[in-house]
Amino acid sequence: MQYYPNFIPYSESLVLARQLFTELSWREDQLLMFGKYVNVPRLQAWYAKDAQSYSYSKLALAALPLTPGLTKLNNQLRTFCQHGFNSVLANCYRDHNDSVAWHSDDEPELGPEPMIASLSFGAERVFHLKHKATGEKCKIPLQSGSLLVMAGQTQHQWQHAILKTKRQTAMRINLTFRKIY
Ligand SMILES: O=C(O)CCC(=O)C(=O)O
Ligand SMILES: [Fe+2]
Repeated sequence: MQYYPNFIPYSESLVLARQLFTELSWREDQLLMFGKYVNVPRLQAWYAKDAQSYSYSKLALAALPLTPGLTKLNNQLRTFCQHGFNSVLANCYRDHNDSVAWHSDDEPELGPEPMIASLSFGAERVFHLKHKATGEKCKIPLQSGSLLVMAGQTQHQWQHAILKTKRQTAMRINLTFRKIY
């Protein structure tokens, strides 16, 4: 795992946070839990380069075509990571009550050792990691403009989460660039 805190200059990243918030087609999805529908505790949007041809089991959503803004970021990441991503899962954490539960991004369509490039915009939130075998935990505060690259065995060995907090927090947008096979 590699963390680049200033992948995008901080002031530019805050402008992008506002732009992404207004430009992306955010959805408030529901999840079936113990026989009841509950709201997913964040807004989501899913984009893919060749929108029709990818299904993603975690989200039974039709992908939207990449916006010009997402295409630009995708091009920057392709050069930086030397990896061709073809889809973006966008999450918007409206405030400190929004979260993503412990999980690994290990869906079969991501391939055996997926590279996932995660860009953060807006408020800083803590990225929690937990080792599946040893229980070892670590935390990375993800600042606006930062890039976190997860690759290799990361998804097999670790779970991650953005947990809700008591401390008041403004909006944060996260984009995870993925390659769906
Ligand atoms: O918001 C984040 O930093 C993580 C999002 C995440 O884990 C995911 O979309 O799979
Ligand atoms: Fe994830």
